[in-house]
Amino acid sequence: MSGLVPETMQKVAHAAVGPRQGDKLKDLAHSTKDMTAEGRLTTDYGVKQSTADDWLKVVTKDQTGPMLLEDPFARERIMRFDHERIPERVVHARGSGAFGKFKVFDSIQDLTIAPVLTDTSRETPVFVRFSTVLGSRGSADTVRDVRGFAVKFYTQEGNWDIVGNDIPVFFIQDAIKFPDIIHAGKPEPHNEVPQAQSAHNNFWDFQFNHSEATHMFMWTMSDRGIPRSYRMMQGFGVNTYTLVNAKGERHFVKFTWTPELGVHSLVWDEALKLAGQDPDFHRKDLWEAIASGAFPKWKFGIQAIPEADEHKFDFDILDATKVWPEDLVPTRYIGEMELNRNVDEFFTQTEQIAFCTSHVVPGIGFSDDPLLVGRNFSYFDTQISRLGINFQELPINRPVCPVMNFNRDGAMRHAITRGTVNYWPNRFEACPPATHEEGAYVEYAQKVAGIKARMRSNKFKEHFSQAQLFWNSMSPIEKQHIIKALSFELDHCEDLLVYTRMIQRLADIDLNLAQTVAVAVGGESPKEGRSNPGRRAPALSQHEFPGKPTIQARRVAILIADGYDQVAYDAAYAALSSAMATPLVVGPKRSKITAANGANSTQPHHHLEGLRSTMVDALLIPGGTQSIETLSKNGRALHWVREAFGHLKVIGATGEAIGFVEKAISLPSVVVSSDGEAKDSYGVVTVKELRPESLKEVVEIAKGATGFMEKFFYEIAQHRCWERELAGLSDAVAY
Ligand code: HEM
Repeated sequence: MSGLVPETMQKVAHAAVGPRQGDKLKDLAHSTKDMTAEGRLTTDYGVKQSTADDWLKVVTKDQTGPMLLEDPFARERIMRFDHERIPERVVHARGSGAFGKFKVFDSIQDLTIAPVLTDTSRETPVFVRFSTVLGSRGSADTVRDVRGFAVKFYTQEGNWDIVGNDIPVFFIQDAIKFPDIIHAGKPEPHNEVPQAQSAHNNFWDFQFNHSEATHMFMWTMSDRGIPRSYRMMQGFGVNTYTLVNAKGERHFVKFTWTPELGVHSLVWDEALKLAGQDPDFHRKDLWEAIASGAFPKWKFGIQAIPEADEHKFDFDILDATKVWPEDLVPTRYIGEMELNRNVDEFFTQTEQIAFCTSHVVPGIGFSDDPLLVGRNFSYFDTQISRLGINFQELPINRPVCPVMNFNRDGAMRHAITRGTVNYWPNRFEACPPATHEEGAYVEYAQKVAGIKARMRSNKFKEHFSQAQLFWNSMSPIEKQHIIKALSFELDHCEDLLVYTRMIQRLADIDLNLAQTVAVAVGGESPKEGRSNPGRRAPALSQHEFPGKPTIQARRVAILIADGYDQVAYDAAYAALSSAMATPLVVGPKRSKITAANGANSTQPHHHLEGLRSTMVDALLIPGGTQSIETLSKNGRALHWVREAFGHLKVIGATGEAIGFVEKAISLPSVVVSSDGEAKDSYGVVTVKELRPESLKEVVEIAKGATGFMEKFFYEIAQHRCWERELAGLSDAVAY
């Protein structure tokens, strides 16, 4: 990926957002300082330092003698450095985050008293951290894994955290199993291999031994496990929470985020290559989009079930391995979140943010979901070892509303609380508890009856119906991807027992699925499978969320060499820029490239080795006899086209470039233009002779458009050309 957007641009984008009442950024300003040329280098205790380069030593012009331990400046620098690292998160160690705002547009006063969800005039600052689960802090972004989607709302009633994932269900039902699923998924204990992968014996051994994980592993094997961008993922609170309204009525709820840009994924070969070619792919994508003003947005949805209906479903609504199908419980979209500011410093913001599912505000509560209750304990506990007992005082974590209580002391305590008492009740009545009217959190008076036992209730014992529901709801292309993903993963398990048992398990979902994977992986093919009643829930397919048709913040490479067609190049560059896409000019070299007319030239952003086709969303090749001759003789250039074709990306070509594309892919079924009429064949968009209407700067994205640029933009907005894969064309090209 190219360099990050310059700081100046970021400032422009930030200025556009402007200051807001109650903004978390204002609160952070107290703890933020700028590096300037006016400031002088000092020690941590404030004394100016004369040099940062030389340790105090016994030295002459000709002789270097011993270094002196007496040098306090040098000692401070080294010792301070020695202790720079803190433990990485025990899970979700790799992540990146941003600031933004949340606004509710459809008050749910009928369900809750929480103003963050009822006051439509309110804008609540948020910080969101996206992450992978299994890899360590330095692992690659594009691995197959669940993505974390954690949102901290800095509400005026205190912090509320929704600590969710991009997948609506979880592997386990009971929090006591969390250490097991994580140990099994992380690198194996004897040799710490593999990093950030589920493709190994232990992960799949766990899956077989826990039939409750069947639904979730189908999600991770689907395209949801390899998102194109954090900006193009749904987010789910996963667990069942509760809302309580002014009448004291309680509803069970699930929370959902749906991205404006739609839900889109990488293809697997691309994800594998990116892990090496650009391990920060997702991190940079989010940063660049926000810095350039293409702020990602999500609609916030809730599914609500009245308390009285808790037992009306054939699954337990407290079981985190189950979704609430939308035909039974529709999603009501009530708010919107926008991310509009990058962090100023990664460590003090993205790394030190501490999410806890136990952070809820009045009107929002927990349920008896046995995963959630364990989580409520675990997050607070882990922050104590990761950040220390005073983690809530860190600037990124402190609430924007007043905090006052009798919690005291502990390592790195910051707040100085005046007064002679630190207990309640006290003779001064200092810091009394709040009443309900004053906004105190009052627990819902839930009636509880039962016996103490280590067991699960009956509905928790059914583990396959929703795995089947998910499989049945996939589009044909999504099914193909799941088959390929399972075939890849099980191929990486050398233990015969692991992969043969897993193939048997797949027959609990679908016999044909199990048999197809068995052929690929080499296991025994099952003869019988569990019966599948064929129920579907369309909203489980990510193709149900195409998003708004836009090419904003998409990266489009323009491939040129000396002698390129200036007119086609200029038109494409101008149109892409005005649509807020990112045109990236790529040539065989990064030094100046001269146009066919000899008068114009351009300096490419990258050369063909530096940027790879994996790092862009689409590819455009303007004509120009000499340029195309050069590119046609360049193996890397040919590979660029083949790889983009294999990864189902849109390829645009004008004039002589059409012959180059034909040579690269050599597939007669891809039809190209031979005159002034633009052709779109399996996402290869061509026009032989450019007409004036194709040179428009502002291009409308609409289906059925006739112009070259319109067709090209329309295809980019679709993300990938699935027809190409369905027709077997991408498999026919070596890439
Ligand atoms: C519904 C299932 C779960 C979801 C959606 C989920 C989600 C997440 C997310 C998004 C993070 C990263 C937060 C960040 O960005 O800082 C995280 C971290 C973590 N999760 Fe979970 N998790 C789940 C289950 C569990 C369970 C069952 C436990 C333990 C009983 C657990 C323990 C942890 C811990 C210890 C961390 C590290 C927190 C930190 O150091 O900041 N999670 N989880």
